[in-house]
Amino acid sequence: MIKFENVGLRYGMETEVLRDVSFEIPERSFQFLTGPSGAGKTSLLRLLFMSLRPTRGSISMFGRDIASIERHELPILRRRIGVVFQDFRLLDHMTTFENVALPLRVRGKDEADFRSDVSDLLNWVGLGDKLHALPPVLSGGEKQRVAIARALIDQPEVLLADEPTGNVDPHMARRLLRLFLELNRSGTAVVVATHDLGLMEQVDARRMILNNSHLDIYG
Ligand SMILES: Nc1ncnc2c1ncn2[C@@H]1O[C@H](COP(=O)(O)OP(=O)(O)OP(=O)(O)O)[C@@H](O)[C@H]1O
Repeated sequence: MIKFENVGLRYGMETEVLRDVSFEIPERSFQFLTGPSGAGKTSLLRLLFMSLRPTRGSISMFGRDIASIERHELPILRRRIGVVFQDFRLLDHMTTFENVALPLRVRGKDEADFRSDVSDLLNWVGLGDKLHALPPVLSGGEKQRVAIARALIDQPEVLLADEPTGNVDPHMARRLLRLFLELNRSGTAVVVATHDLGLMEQVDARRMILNNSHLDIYG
């Protein structure tokens, strides 16, 4: 479904952050992406979300070479991908409920059909009492859970999550991991970037490890 071949990425004139990175993300697969701070995990996720272009090599997403994808096609392709970035990217003038419902609204779904799904998911991530809160009054961990709920609500084909448990306690981290596993079981390919060894030890999943610009894959 996704294929990287000899991908290199550099910012400006710096040395390459990623060098000769090749891998595939099969449909319905689950993998962790890990490596030391600054190794390039976020950069790799941004390549997967097509918000960065590689400086060399080729990337194919959903069977399309991304070099041939035109700018106006990107939003349509990105709708197939759920993302949780470290800066959350919530809309501050919309409530928690509205932020999570946004991907469904964009698809033209009827609020009556999704109201209970949005509330149930927010309940599951422990935000049942914050449905009408605006993001600026939420804590970092709460914002992170809103961002996760928004990424999951529409059952994307791929979920990209950057340190999704970075701001929550271990109990909530396990709960969120269960949510990712359930989503994966229902057909979504999941990539979770994390430093959290404890989290990775809970699942026997493929590990993509970035180090010194190179990617090694185990499992
Ligand atoms: N926009 C940018 N311009 C220049 N350099 C950048 C840019 N974004 C990232 N970098 C550099 O690329 C390298 C990889 O950064 P990246 O954020 O991808 O790493 P990471 O593995 O996600 O780190 P962390 O675990 O600390 O979040 C770092 O050296 C960083 O300074």
